[in-house]
Amino acid sequence: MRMGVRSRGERHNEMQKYEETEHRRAQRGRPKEKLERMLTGFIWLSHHLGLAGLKSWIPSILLLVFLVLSTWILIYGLTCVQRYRINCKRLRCFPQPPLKNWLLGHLGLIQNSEEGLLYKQSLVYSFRDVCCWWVGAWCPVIRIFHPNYIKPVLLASGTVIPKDKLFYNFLEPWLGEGLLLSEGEKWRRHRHMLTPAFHFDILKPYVKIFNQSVDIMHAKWRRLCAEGTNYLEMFEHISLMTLDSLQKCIFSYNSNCQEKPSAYISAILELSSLVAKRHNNPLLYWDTLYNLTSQGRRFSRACHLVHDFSNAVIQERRHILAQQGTEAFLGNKRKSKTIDFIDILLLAKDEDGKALSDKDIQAEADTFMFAGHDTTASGISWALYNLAQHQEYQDRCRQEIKELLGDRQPEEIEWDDLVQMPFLTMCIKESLRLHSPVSMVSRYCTKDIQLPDGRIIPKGNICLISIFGIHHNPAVWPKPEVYDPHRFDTNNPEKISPLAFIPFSVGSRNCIGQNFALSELKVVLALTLLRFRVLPDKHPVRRKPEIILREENGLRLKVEPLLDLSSPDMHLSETSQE
Ligand code: HEM
Repeated sequence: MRMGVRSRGERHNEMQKYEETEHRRAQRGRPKEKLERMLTGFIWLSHHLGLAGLKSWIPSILLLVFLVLSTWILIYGLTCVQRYRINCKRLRCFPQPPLKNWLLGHLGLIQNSEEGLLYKQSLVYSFRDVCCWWVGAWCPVIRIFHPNYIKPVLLASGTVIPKDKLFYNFLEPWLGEGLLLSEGEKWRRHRHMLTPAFHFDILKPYVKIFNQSVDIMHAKWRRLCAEGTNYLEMFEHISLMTLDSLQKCIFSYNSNCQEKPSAYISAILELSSLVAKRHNNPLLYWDTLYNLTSQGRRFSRACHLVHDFSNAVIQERRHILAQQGTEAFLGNKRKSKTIDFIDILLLAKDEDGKALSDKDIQAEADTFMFAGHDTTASGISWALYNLAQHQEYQDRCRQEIKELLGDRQPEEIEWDDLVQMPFLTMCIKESLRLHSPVSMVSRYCTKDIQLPDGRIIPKGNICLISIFGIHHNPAVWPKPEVYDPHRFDTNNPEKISPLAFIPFSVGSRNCIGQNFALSELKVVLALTLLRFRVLPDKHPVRRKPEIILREENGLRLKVEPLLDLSSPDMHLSETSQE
């Protein structure tokens, strides 16, 4: 037989195979034909089983299904309406400002702007303690702005009222189940394991890092001033500086980001700004839609970049730990005083001796980077703004720091100095009151909450604790809009309630990083006031409460270098003390 020529037998076999396949295909039929065949089969079967009348029953069965479904929907709808009516009735004890209209409720009355804040201020002046706020026709929110009313919500004994995720949901792809977003048992276990990371012994060596980061920023400021640029946008400079410090304290990584932001630092800045933009645009609240937009794609790219960085550091550190063994690893770190957050997270163990997974460590490190940079930058920037507005307080702070440091060289703030700056501390606290970086925290009431006056916030409602409202409440703070550091004078006979000043929130879910933040604030402000005079810009300031409190167009201040004889590269002169 020659190659390529098939015998008659072979051709016959092929034909047979083809016919069988066609036959099978014809038997299977198209879907419509299939359905028809199934129905016919069903009717034939029911006929033979004595269910001949079933064919005529089909419309009745369909009708029954329709009736059951619509009854279920009706009952469910009526239950919701009834629940809503009962909720409204129970909420009647809370006063509410006039509605915009019945459909929108109060939606749109508070913008993220200076006007929005002034409106919030007016609410506090009118209602003093608590009011009900409608987000659309269906969603009531209880706003609390008196310290006496926050205890049952934030300090409820035995239970931790969970956070309402309305404001945090967009952060989830970035921060995962880090401390800020996790709940329940996972949060409790992690909070317990992470608390030692903020112990004073761990924070102490970070003070050196804060000094170094602020030195870099000041060198930049001096250069800019020498080139004739004295008006600086504070947030931009200070955010980079806080990111620089955090990257060193968390990862022991120096990316020189204050000179040129690395890809990692740029990604964090981009993520923060994208989250704020998304908050301002309800059209982008739906994940599927957001992921299709260019913003969503940028967000996802930046998330990958940030995760890859933290993951690479964790893997490298695990490798070293495995090579050296825990004892030697810890010994080396203690000797070189370079224990960072990643080390502590890697070595942390829970009550059962279980360690954190790589994914958990990554989520916590990303959370610290997020929660620690903008908040602290906002705190420092507004403190400088307030001291620029009040030269008398600025001079007094400068005097205090000069006396503390004497002729110490190099000019460096040490850990023990942090408790020796009482006036600067008063100025910082007053600034955190007047310009709180975080303006509110929210909770979801998983049970009825009884307020001290007997009123009840019913289960299922969202509760918004307005830090701004509490800090601007005239019933708590006389003339709340005035910057007066003496309110925090420890010799002041008028004692402040611990719940009246809550920039870091209170209770078991308060800010875990508050000592870290306060130490950094003190170091940065002390060195800045020692080296520069800070003056206000001519333009009026317009506050903008996003995730943190910003200035609408950036917080511009004038900085004038003060004479520093110890520094050879000074091209500066002592400035007039207006
Ligand atoms: C001036 C600076 C800061 C302010 C005003 C601030 C404020 C706050 C507030 C109000 C909360 C409560 C949030 C809520 O209940 O929803 C919070 C939580 C948190 N903060 Fe800060 N924070 C600052 C700095 C930092 C720093 C430097 C870090 C870390 C290095 C940090 C890490 C966290 C974490 C992890 C949480 C969540 C704690 C938990 O839920 O258990 N914060 N912060």
